Amino acid sequence: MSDALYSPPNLDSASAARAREHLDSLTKPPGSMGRLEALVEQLAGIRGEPFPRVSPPGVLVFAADHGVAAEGVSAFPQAVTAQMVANFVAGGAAINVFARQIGARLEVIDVGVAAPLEGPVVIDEKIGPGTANFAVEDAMSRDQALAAMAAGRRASGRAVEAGCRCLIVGEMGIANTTASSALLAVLSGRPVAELVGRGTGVDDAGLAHKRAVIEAAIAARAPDAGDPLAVLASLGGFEIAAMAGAFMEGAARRVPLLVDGFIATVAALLACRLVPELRDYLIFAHRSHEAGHGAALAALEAIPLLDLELRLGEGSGAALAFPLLEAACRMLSEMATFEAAGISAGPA
Ligand SMILES: O=C(O)c1ccc[n+]([C@@H]2O[C@H](COP(=O)([O-])O)[C@@H](O)[C@H]2O)c1
Ligand SMILES: Cc1cc2nc[nH]c2cc1C
Repeated sequence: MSDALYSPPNLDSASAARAREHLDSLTKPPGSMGRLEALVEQLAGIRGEPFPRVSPPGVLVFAADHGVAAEGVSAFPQAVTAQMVANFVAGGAAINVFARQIGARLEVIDVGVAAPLEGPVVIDEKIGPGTANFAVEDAMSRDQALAAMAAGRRASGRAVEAGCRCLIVGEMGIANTTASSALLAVLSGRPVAELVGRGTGVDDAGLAHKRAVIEAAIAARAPDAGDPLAVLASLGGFEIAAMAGAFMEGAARRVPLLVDGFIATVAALLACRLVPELRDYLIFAHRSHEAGHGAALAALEAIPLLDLELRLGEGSGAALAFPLLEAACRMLSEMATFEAAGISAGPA
């Protein structure tokens, strides 16, 4: 394993067991808080604390452009990536609203937006002015893929060093559902037709064209599915690589990783192919409306917390799910026990 791909620590089973034991002493029928119980056990194991805390959260939005946008695969022009980054800076995007709501530290990282950017909350980690068009040539070199992953790792490091106890990882990049569908097809071995979706909203003809572009590109690039870095370099995106790196570093630092929608889940799948132990640190926020998300979740054996038919990206769905993590932690640390409340715990 190269230096770039170090494994995270194992989950702390003693903290998870202590959390489980305490859950069963609380004033509720055992198991009655459903999946929130397994969630808080997982959080305890990740943090290595029997009474974990997840606030404040940190939101990382990785932005980049895609050469394959030139094939006409998105309902929006490439310029929207840079325009939306300006919106993030101005505080007007959905993720700004939800980040404020949950008291999150928000960082926007330019890992490859085609246009020059400026603004105090944009971190400049530009690998290049967008990827190359993978319909024609590899999206990036292996070195660029590693450099983008390293930028993602640095972003997680900054957030954790700033005190964040949970990371919300999202993205912005016109045409990145095309890249993600292509990556997922190769990594999962499933047919493109099952995985390709409308992204920002292409019509039926646009969807058929998008599918044809992806199928032709996979045939032409033909990356080795057993070499995840090669798959990423051929068909990926800088923000997808950066998200994979952000997951790796967050896990190494024992931080729960709240995965947003389709693109973020494909990045998580890629990260798990590179570092399988990472899977224990992932919490899946929601099931996106994007067609391939179900297959991406299935490849990770993941059951997401929410299903709101979201398809925005930016980390917005993960920010919406964060209050459930906060609630699970508060349930564990603040609820009364049967003993303290003088309530009979045993059978009638
Ligand atoms: O997160 C999702 O599930 C999701 C699903 C569809 C679209 N998006 C967002 O829309 C953009 C990609 O869509 P497209 O059509 O340009 O490939 C990109 O900025 C994503 O953040 C995001
Ligand atoms: C307006 C807009 C906002 C977005 N946020 C994430 N992806 C997006 C794509 C578009 C087109």
